[in-house]
Amino acid sequence: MVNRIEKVVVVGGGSAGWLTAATLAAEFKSGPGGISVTLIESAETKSIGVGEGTWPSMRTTLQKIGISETEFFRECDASFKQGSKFTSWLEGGNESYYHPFSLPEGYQEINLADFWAPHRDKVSFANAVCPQLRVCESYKAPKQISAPDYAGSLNYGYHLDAIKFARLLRKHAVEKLGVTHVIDHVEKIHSAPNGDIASLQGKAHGQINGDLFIDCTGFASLLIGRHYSIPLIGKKDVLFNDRAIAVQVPYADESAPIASATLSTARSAGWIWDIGLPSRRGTGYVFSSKYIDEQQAMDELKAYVGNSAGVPFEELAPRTIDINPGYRQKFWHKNCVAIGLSAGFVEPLEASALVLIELSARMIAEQMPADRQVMDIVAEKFNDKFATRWQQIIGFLKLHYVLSRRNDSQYWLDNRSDESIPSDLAAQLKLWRTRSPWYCDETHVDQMFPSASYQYVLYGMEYPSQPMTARKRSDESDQQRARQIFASNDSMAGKLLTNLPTNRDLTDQVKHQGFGHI
Ligand SMILES: Cc1cc2nc3c(=O)[nH]c(=O)nc-3n(C[C@H](O)[C@H](O)[C@H](O)COP(=O)(O)OP(=O)(O)OC[C@H]3O[C@@H](n4cnc5c(N)ncnc54)[C@H](O)[C@@H]3O)c2cc1C
Repeated sequence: MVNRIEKVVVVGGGSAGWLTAATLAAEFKSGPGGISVTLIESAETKSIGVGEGTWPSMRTTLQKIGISETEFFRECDASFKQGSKFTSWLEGGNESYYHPFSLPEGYQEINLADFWAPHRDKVSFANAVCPQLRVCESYKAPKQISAPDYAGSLNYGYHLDAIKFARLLRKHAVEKLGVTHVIDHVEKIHSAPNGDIASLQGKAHGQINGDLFIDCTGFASLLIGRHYSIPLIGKKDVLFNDRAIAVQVPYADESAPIASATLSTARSAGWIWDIGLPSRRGTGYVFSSKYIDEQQAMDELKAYVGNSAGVPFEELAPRTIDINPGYRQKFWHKNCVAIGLSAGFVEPLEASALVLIELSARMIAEQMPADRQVMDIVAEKFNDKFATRWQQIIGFLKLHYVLSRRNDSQYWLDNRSDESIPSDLAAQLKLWRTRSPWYCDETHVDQMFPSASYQYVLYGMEYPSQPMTARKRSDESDQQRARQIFASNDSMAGKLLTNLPTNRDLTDQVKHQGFGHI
């Protein structure tokens, strides 16, 4: 008998659960011959409620699910994110650099890093190759109100309220996509003779059967962790941060500018995130408890937040979250796939968790096994792909620490110790001393970070790659092309600064008017 996959059961109603349920339900017809999607969430266990920075990929995800950008802005207290700004990472002073979402101009045509290098003392890399830094510094949005949904003059993602986001996804998934929503606490898992999950036992609703179970239970990791005991591959020896203190900070007044990038400010044993939404800022300190205790971390966060909000820090109800950095040895085991925090988590530098959820849900939607017999083949591909993705993310995050010259605490010194640096990152760094990374170095079609991202971080952190131009024959025409791009980029930045509204103005305007209307 062929066991067709007809019923998917998602456990967990945080961002992972609802993004997955909506992605699958948007892809498949429910009813005879189709695939039904049921989501069970516990009323007893709250979702984590942080995770407020997205990648540009979220635009495609929302579009595929069928949510309009206007509705998204209205419901999620969202603003535009165009990258990250890193302050105090290099020396511990006020120095800063950007990792913008837009690629350098003419990216696949010419490696601008080589032509920028001789001018590195006069202009930063990001500023020379892309207009987005100046747009962000002026608190501008990446598009105008007349632009259609999900289209912009520059590449962008979002800052959003995680609780409101899950609420919007739930409403849309249930009302528009036919997802069955069950509020129940799963307390038991029943196994089939082959070791698959046969059904889940809820406290109130009894048994819920399914063909494929998706574990979106957050750090509880109910199915993949507790039931199947798939171990976590710990990464604390590479990425030291294991705790976060999160606070929501009100603006001093409701017309205060909204930052167009996530602000990431390095501190003695970690870094502070600062995410501007229309109604508040979400901030927090991610740190290593090996180097400072919670009170010291609280004091550093308090000093950062200051009294700018006019509300004493203690009244902001800071919340502590423990992090066990790492990812599962397998994400898909038997008829169970883990997505979101249950699959793993490393610190939120570069906000790579939501995008992994989007990619996981999309791969399941695209490669949904027709029946149980082929499921293990798909599972193996899934596991290989996502293990590689986790390794790429960990290497890229570590890069930010390895390049620091901070000497003010043991935390920063230890972050540069050889034994904490993954060997492939150490090898790449050696190579990048002799030449800049470029797009033709990318070994995977679906690399998590384009080589441009490595360039932005390397040169933002003053890494001394040798330019290849001095050794190349046909240098003059390339020199000319590079000069042209630098000049046109400069004039483009001027035009964008004149024409684009601010992040605050556009997020206000969209609430009344909606995108795509003149
Ligand atoms: C400090 C911090 C900052 C972060 N910042 C970012 C960021 O900027 N960008 C980004 O992309 N990501 C970020 N993340 C990650 C992001 O928050 C998560 O990836 C995302 O919210 C998904 O969480 P989740 O849905 O997996 O888990 P949760 O939100 O914890 O949801 C778990 C769900 O499982 C349910 N559940 C648990 N047990 C049971 C049970 N027995 N029965 C039924 N239901 C159950 C709960 O009720 C809940 O609905 C951050 C994380 C942290 C810790």
